[in-house]
Amino acid sequence: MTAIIAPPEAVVSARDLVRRYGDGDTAVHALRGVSVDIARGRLTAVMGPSGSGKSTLMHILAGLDSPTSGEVSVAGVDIGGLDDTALTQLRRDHIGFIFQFFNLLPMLTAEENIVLPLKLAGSKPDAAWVQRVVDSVGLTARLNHRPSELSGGQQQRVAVARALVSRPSVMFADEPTGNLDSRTSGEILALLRDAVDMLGQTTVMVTHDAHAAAIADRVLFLADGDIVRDLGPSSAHEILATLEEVSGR
Ligand SMILES: Nc1ncnc2c1ncn2[C@@H]1O[C@H](COP(=O)(O)OP(=O)(O)OP(=O)(O)O)[C@@H](O)[C@H]1O
Repeated sequence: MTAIIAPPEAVVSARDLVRRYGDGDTAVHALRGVSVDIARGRLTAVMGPSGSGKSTLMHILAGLDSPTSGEVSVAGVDIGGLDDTALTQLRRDHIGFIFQFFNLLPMLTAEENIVLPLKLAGSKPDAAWVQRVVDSVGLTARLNHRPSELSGGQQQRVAVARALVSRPSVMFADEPTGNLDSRTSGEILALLRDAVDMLGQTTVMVTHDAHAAAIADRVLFLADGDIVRDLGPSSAHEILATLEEVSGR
């Protein structure tokens, strides 16, 4: 396999990603040859119509799924050559996740959920860093609550803190505001933006929401398994217009 020649500022690089589900006449081409570099310290949004390949791309970039062909490197490591153990370790050491439905463990307190990735990795939490992350997401007064005692927005704050606490090379957010009302969405988006600006946290966010994508430094548009537009910072209005344009292709 050829190693990816990635630009030095890229944390994640993909070359010629193809993902096909099934074979023959019924095969679905979820990705048709996507190449992309995700720059360090930036917030990249991924948009596109339903079924355009956003989740497939994110899962492959995050090492949760393998491409049919093509290469991915994360933090300088070509992940195609890794066995399951090495891949699990790479995800633990380099990747943070935020999901639409929070995915917190119900029997653990907010604080226990936040430090769980560090515990699983066998590393001792750096108390000052944990405190900084907890402060930055505004959870100090809620640390001893369990998820069922927290609002949706507070649960997502816990999930953001959990993703940030291990200082991942890249944080992937899959529809992070998809289950929140618009005010709470705004708070979570501000938090994600702060994580990029204050902590330098490289972030990739898949979203259907043009207001969410409007906080990004870059907005990628997928249509039918290809990146068809690649915009810099854009208003929600511009993003919606582009989405309509690519949806009509
Ligand atoms: N496990 C699977 N088996 C077969 N086809 C799949 C599978 N997962 C995804 N697909 C197909 O691949 C294509 C891309 O799906 P994907 O979930 O990546 O799109 P998406 O842009 O994330 O969609 P949405 O916005 O609705 O979440 C779709 O046609 C989908 O039906």
